[in-house]
Amino acid sequence: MNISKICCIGAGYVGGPTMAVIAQKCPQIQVKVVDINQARIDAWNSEDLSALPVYEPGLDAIVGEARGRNLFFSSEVDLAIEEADMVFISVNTPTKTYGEGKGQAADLKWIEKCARQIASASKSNKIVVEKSTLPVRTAEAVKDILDNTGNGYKFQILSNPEFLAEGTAVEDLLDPDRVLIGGDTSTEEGLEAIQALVDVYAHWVPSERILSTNVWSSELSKLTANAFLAQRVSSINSLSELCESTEADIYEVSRAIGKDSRIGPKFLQPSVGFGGSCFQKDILNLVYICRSYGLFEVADYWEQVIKINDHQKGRFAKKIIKSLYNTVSGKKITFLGWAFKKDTNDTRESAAIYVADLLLNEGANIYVYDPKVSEDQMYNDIDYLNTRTKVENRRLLQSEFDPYAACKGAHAIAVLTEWDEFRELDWQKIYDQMQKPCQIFDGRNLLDKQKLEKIGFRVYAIGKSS
Ligand SMILES: NC(=O)c1ccc[n+]([C@@H]2O[C@H](COP(=O)([O-])OP(=O)(O)OC[C@H]3O[C@@H](n4cnc5c(N)ncnc54)[C@H](O)[C@@H]3O)[C@@H](O)[C@H]2O)c1
Ligand SMILES: O=c1ccn([C@@H]2O[C@H](COP(=O)(O)OP(=O)(O)O[C@H]3O[C@H](CO)[C@@H](O)[C@H](O)[C@H]3O)[C@@H](O)[C@H]2O)c(=O)[nH]1
Repeated sequence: MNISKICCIGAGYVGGPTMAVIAQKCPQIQVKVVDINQARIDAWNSEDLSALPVYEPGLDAIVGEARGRNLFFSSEVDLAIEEADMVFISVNTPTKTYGEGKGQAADLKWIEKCARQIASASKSNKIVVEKSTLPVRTAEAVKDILDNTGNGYKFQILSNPEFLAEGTAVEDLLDPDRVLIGGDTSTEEGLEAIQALVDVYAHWVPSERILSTNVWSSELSKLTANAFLAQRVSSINSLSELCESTEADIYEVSRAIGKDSRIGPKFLQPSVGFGGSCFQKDILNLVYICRSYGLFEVADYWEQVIKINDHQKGRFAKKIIKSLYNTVSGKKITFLGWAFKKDTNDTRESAAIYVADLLLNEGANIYVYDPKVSEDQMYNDIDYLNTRTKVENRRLLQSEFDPYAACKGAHAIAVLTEWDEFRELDWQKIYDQMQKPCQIFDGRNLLDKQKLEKIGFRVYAIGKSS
């Protein structure tokens, strides 16, 4: 089956970059990315490529090359579905905030809406691809809706989870470790649909890296991969606390164990806690699924990864309070970084939000400098927690455009995101303009501790005894 038109529902952090790369690599395929959020679509269509709604290194060039040629962004969802041979669903699947499964299960209402819309807008048979991260067996529900609410056309459902990480999305998409395609391997139509998607990726991904499985394995592999990755971060973070009590150095431990080829060096970087829209949501979802099958021990095992992560964020905030003589009330504390990792403007579940909330509870005045995050976004994040009024949040927290202004007069600086530019700051100048004693809390082990101590700073770095 030859695919000539693709529609992707959802122009977010996954839909936008993924489709831009497919369009760049497959110039003969027309790719339309659609979204109900008109402002987002307008931003994707913006002439100024620095105003795209997703910041990812290298993405502007790819969009610049393909947009208007075979890559289009539009809010005409029905029309794009009708025209396409293959429809990707790449909408958000956040943790439920209400009802059964609140706080754990994935909220699938946007997925169901998409399935119903695909069914009603279709005027031919289609391949429907789950790109969103979904609980195992969601394809069953999607198929049920498509088969029972459609216009009599046939749908093949594939699971094709996305493994890109933000900040490196373009590299990950251009050179993926693997592409996973789950489908109905028991029928000819199912195998044909799998092959059609394999053929799209085969334009640039070597065939040995394109794996096909049954749908359920594919859906579950995505949750499993994120659970394993997050578990490594929680494992190293849990031991960072032990290092601080024993004079072991978490970096030396991490390097030593990472050299074991069975363990490997990646994802052993201690931090103030993992953030991002995926790890916590996907593990909570895994925990919920396990409990719903009565697998309580398995659920408890994975839940511990989240508990350690919450503990890590909390103990970082407590360390700041304790070091500032047990009170931060009315004190200026500077945050360097608000994004959940460097090279992205995404702040979802960023550790900075939770650390800020704990310090604001104690009456701290927080000034934030982040090179890519707007003040509005910071207020959205902190207001969302509903801990205090919006007025209070605006009184206690502000963003600064300049890192030196953010640090001037501060009692302490906390590094929350590992932006490279923080290393290059003039730390002597910052020292001269701060309250003494000058304290730095490096939640990313980004800065040169010895150099800073030589200037006169007191430096706390995760997993290193001071
Ligand atoms: N962000 C990541 O790095 C990442 C990586 C891999 C997988 N995922 C998964 O991919 C999915 C999407 O994540 P994201 O970060 O791109 O989310 P996002 O919130 O950035 O984007 C989702 C978009 O879908 C749109 N949308 C929702 N319902 C719609 C509908 N009925 N019709 C049209 N548009 C609709 C929203 O307006 C939004 O713009 C999630 O399941 C997520 O878990 C995310
Ligand atoms: O050694 C490490 C590695 C990561 N992190 C933190 O973990 C979080 C997540 O980082 P990362 O995984 O690089 O970014 P994401 O964009 O959240 O990507 C994850 O989540 C995506 C969404 O499902 C998946 O597609 C990716 O494969 C998976 O890496 C960030 O806060 C990082 O700072 C650490 O603290 N230490």
